[in-house]
Amino acid sequence: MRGQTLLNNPFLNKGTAFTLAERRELGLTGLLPATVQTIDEQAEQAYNQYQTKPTDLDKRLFLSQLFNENRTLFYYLVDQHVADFMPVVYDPTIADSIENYSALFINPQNAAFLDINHPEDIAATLENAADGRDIRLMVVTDAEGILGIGDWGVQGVDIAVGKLMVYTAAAGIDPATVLPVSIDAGTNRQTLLADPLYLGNRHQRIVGDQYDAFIDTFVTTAQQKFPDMYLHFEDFGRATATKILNKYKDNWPTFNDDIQGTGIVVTSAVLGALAITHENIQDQIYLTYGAGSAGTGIANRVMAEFMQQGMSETDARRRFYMVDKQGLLFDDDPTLTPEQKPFARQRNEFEHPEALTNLLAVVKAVKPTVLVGTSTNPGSFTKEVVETMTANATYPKIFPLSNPTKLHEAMPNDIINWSNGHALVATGVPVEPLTINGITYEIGQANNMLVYPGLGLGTIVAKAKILSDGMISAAAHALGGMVDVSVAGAPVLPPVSRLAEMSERVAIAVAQAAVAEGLNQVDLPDIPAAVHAAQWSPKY
Ligand SMILES: NC(=O)c1ccc[n+]([C@@H]2O[C@H](COP(=O)([O-])OP(=O)(O)OC[C@H]3O[C@@H](n4cnc5c(N)ncnc54)[C@H](O)[C@@H]3O)[C@@H](O)[C@H]2O)c1
Ligand SMILES: O=C(O)C[C@H](O)C(=O)O
Ligand SMILES: [Mn+2]
Repeated sequence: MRGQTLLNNPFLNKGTAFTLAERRELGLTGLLPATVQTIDEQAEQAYNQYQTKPTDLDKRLFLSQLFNENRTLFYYLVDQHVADFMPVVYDPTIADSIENYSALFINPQNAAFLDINHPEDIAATLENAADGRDIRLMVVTDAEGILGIGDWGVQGVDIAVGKLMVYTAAAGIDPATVLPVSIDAGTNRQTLLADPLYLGNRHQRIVGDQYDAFIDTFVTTAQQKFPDMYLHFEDFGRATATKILNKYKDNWPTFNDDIQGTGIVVTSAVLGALAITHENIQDQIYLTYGAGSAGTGIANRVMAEFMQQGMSETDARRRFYMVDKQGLLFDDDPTLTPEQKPFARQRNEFEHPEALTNLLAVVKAVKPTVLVGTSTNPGSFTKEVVETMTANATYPKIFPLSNPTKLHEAMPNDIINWSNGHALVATGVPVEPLTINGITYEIGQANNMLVYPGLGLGTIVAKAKILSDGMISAAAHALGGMVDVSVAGAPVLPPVSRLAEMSERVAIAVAQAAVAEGLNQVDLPDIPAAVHAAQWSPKY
């Protein structure tokens, strides 16, 4: 590749860092200003510009432009500022990008745009988007359930691009080996359908057989074209997410981040909290608030941990309760989803089951020690809810996980104040440390970003046939030992500033589990070395 084409290729472009010799050799003579810069000089110049941007969305747009032009420099800069950049590149600012995607569009960012009306174009689309690159990782979304903000049609492609940015920043996945994929199945959001500048298919979501067949053609075509690929599903709707995962997970390395990634990170957070409080998992009573993809996925993973620590399934299940819009879930409810059913309770377990139609009533009745919010219902962990939990549990673990920030069930300072400092808190998006009564509370970020990059890297390094339950469990345990239990106010999860270290630990644990189960398709005599060697780093 030479000349203008090379300058316009973000995977190969070095901009002003092309040396004079390279400029002569590659047909770049006269295409750049005379000064040859080092990557550090480029990064400094870019960071200065970044700092002039007034809002986080402006900052994100600036970084996206850099990403579009020069991936190496983008990741070099991200590496220097990882904890500061994550909330800008990723959640919560990514939600603003998605909501304004059509209006702000300037570049398709090397994504593959699949159109549900044209299944015959799937193969060509994947080929065009890959452009000869060997794709090892795809993040695909149909954007029916973006974060907690719902259906955003084609605009949801940004979540696939953003998750992949985190894969590289955290785990060193080579950006030339990844592909973000949008499945444009239409949208049910009226404002998009009515927006003359909306860039996606202008019709209601296609569901049912046509949708299922499209997904199947996509998955099988992608597998044929890229036989070493790990397939990450993101932000599908509650009705399709588990169905799709179950269809493919036993014969291909398939991952659903909302179900499995969140399950892992919350299990780690629970284990971290128990390490701090010296409690046993078997004594916990677990309440899900918002029993959708994430809520049920997390409960399944935490329950698996109860069982792994010696409890029978029946005993473990007795300690789990779920609340959704209708209140506590009961087994006579015809609207239960297949994922909710196993967690539904019987009315005769309670004196006044008819009263259990709101969170507070349920908290009073079941006395949870762990409360996890994945409801998209902001402010729902009220003072009374937190006070009631605190009255019944020495150390309530309260995790408001709904994203973005505006949807959090409660903010950490309130939870800590209302619980007189007894609650252990983790949130979906980053929050600043808080000082209350002389104790500084670091708030762990229970976001799947802490684990999905390492999970993917470990699976890819092992070329594992599938992503097994054992590999997932290994990931959940990998962050243990990184939580400092000796400090008052310590977070239940390691800080995002240690993202690279966490990702490497997770990757090693996952690859080890794959080997232990005989799922690896390459020999791995030295797993840590293999994981280390597989990581791309941003340099010219
Ligand atoms: N922190 C993380 O890593 C992480 C990961 C995944 C999802 N999430 C967040 O969790 C939330 C849910 O995501 P999801 O993928 O499970 O979506 P989902 O649509 O599958 O589930 C949401 C559930 O909440 C229920 N709900 C809605 N309003 C409610 C109310 N008023 N009271 C009780 N329940 C209510 C819905 O009926 C549904 O069952 C989102 O905000 C998302 O950002 C966070
Ligand atoms: O994207 C995130 O920040 C986490 C999670 O996958 C979500 O859907 O909220
Ligand atoms: Mn998600």
